[in-house]
Amino acid sequence: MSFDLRFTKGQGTGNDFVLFSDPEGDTELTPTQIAAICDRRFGVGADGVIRAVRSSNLDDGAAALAADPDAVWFMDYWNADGTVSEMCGNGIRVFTSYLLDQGLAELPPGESIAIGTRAGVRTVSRTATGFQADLGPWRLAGGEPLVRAKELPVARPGLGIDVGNPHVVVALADDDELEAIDLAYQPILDPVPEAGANIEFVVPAEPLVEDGIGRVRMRVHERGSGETLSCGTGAVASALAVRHWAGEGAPNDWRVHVPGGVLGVRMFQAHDGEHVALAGPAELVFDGVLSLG
Ligand SMILES: N[C@@H](CCC[C@H](N)C(=O)O)C(=O)O
Repeated sequence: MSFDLRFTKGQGTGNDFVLFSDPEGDTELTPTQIAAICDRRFGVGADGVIRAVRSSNLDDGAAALAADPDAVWFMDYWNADGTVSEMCGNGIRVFTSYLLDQGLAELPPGESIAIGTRAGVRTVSRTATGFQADLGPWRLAGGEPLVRAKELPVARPGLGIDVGNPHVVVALADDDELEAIDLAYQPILDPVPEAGANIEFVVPAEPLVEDGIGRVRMRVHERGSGETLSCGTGAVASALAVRHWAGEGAPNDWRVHVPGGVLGVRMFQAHDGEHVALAGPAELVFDGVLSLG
């Protein structure tokens, strides 16, 4: 049976998504349909698909509502290959913008909105130029897998970091090395983490800190989507890794430069340990209707 899917295309620092609203949770797309929508030649083209579904109408939403009854909406996130992810840092800002645009939620200045995700409930507030998401507590994932990438002369150790979804961050020598790696090819991790990982290649700026703000450049190969222009959770993992390597005295405020723009990362103490927040733009680009069958 074929049906029409009304969607909105959105992006945050060039990480782009197809968003659609399914309050009742009765539009279950298959991984094949997701991959077809994300195809840049035969479909709309996107790094991922995001469904806005009421938490009460989704199995994964029950935990979100139990943690915070205000988490009425759930960000149901798929990568471009049709696999699901726990979290998307750029996606949650674009998702918030979409909820507001569709009249599904309100966000008065100075307030925040609770969003259900597979990584737990996350809160989003407005900034002068976009949105800021509190991505909650983070942790070192343990282990330092070796990372090989095309055009990287030797394998480098990566640092595993979990910010709700898995990341491995690799430090490169300089900008030339960062430009040279070919992320059209999947980098290889040894050992391979059970759930896979998003892999960030970073070059700390020189000087590392300017006006109290740490600076880093990053390129990413996303699990399930390949190279993207930006990855919000990847930016957060990169700032955490570089701060870790820099040691005591490193700042808690960071600017992460990605091919699609600049993201702000801030670490701060909360009641349940250190949290990390991500700030950046979110733009809704166009609306459309897809005929799926
Ligand atoms: N681009 C996102 C992350 C999307 C999910 C990721 N590919 C995964 O599989 O964990 C971001 O902005 O964080």
